[in-house]
Amino acid sequence: MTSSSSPSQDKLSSAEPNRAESLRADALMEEDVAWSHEIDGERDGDQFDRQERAALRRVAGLSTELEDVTEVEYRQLRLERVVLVGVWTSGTVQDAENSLAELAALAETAGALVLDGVIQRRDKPDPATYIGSGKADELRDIVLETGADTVVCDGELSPGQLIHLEDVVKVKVVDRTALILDIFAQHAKSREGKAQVALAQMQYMLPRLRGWGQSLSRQMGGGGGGGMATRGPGETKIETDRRRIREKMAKMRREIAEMKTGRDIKRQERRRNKVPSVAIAGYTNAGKSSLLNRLTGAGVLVENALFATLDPTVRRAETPSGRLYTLADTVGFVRHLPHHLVEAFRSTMEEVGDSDLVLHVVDGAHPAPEEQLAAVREVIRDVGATGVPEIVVINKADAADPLVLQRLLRVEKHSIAVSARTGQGIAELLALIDAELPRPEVEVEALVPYTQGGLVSRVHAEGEVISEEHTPEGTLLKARVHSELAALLAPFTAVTA
Ligand SMILES: Nc1nc2c(ncn2[C@@H]2O[C@H](COP(=O)(O)OP(=O)(O)OP(=O)(O)O)[C@@H](O)[C@H]2O)c(=O)[nH]1
Ligand SMILES: [Mg+2]
Repeated sequence: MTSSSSPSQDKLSSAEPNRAESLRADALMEEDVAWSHEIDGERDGDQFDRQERAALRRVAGLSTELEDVTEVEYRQLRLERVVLVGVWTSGTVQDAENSLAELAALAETAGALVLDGVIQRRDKPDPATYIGSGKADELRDIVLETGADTVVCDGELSPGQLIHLEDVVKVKVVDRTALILDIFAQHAKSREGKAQVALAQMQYMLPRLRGWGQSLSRQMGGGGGGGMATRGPGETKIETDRRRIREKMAKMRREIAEMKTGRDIKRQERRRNKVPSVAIAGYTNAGKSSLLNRLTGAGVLVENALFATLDPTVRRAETPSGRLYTLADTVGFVRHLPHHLVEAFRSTMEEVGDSDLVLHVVDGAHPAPEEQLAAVREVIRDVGATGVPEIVVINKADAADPLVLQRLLRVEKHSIAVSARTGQGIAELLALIDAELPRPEVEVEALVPYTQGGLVSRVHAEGEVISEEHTPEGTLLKARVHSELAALLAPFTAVTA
């Protein structure tokens, strides 16, 4: 399934026509009800400043509207004009604004143009419309004012909340989960990655079939249509659709299982060859791919976009002392990674759990690096990939506040500050990797005949050479090697410790 024909893609790209005129009267009539509901909800909200609760707070500086008209026109061919909305339930205003700024980055990564962003302070999202229904009407005004065609909510909404909010704002509403799924669909390159995303999209869509019935039935050539009250196909049609999707999901799961077997075999081969493995993990946009490039010279896609990397990339690398290891780039983490995707990308995370060392990259120039560290560790725990030694690599040292760097270096015991961009700290990091990689366990002394040159090279690449001497009979090697190599050297071994 390609991203353009996937269900969530369809949802994201099929604009709902504005039916503002005919429905304006309804919206006005509902206003009284909406406000009384709002006041009702306020009784338990002592902890919140009334004024803050009453107002939709505009988050400044989120608009990414471009100055260059030609570029705007180009982007609008496939992009959406979006307004972001978040419900701020706890934490400081700074936390809330960071969260919306991240949503803006996600929306841009998905290819949208962010026009505006608002947050509402509430103790919990409104069960019917996510933001309070009075606020939903204000949101409708912002949508009209800015000419937006989509509202993106900073959370996972229930199918009912999506429908109800859509009915008020009269443009399509998508949630954070759908947005991330959409980005993953656009970025996945490998067959396995694409299949995993498609599966996650179907899983997300299944309970939302009714709300999305209209576009689905159109896609399937059915009638559907009609007003909002009659949106979607009848029960029977939904049932058939559900069954078809379930069948497709089952097929997809089988295919993914087969692909996974292939990858597991490759990984086992690497293990058998005793090449130590290092995994680069970290929050999205932390600079993982840049670091991989810096450490190995590999040409991996680096982009100032979230989730630029969606398929695990494994490269060969060499320590300063000449030992070989593999270095794997991984998918970026994000807070509230949709549950379906954690499942789908478990295999990628396995790369982390199976490695000998994790380089946990964090963006030192980000406003909340500690939160990013915590979010990543939570996912690592979730997938049971704990117990691997970790070096915290504080990246973007060139752009970070020195005080923040100091704080992070102090709190994170095993950490190092680097800049993948300028190369600062990279030599130290390479030395640290060398020191942390598991040491080969057997010490050997062997006189290897010159006819066995390949064996000497392997000792250099896979083991640690303590001393080397060229004698008339061959190369006299003293080295630490893994057991398999020790066995190959046995015929030439003089002493084994
Ligand atoms: N100033 C500065 N920017 C950096 C540094 N390292 C990376 N960047 C920038 O940060 C952005 C993200 O870099 P990537 O390497 O794509 O990040 P990533 O962690 O692989 O991101 P995803 O694959 O999207 O999760 C790019 O714009 C990089 O140019 C650094 O040391 N300093
Ligand atoms: Mg990357």
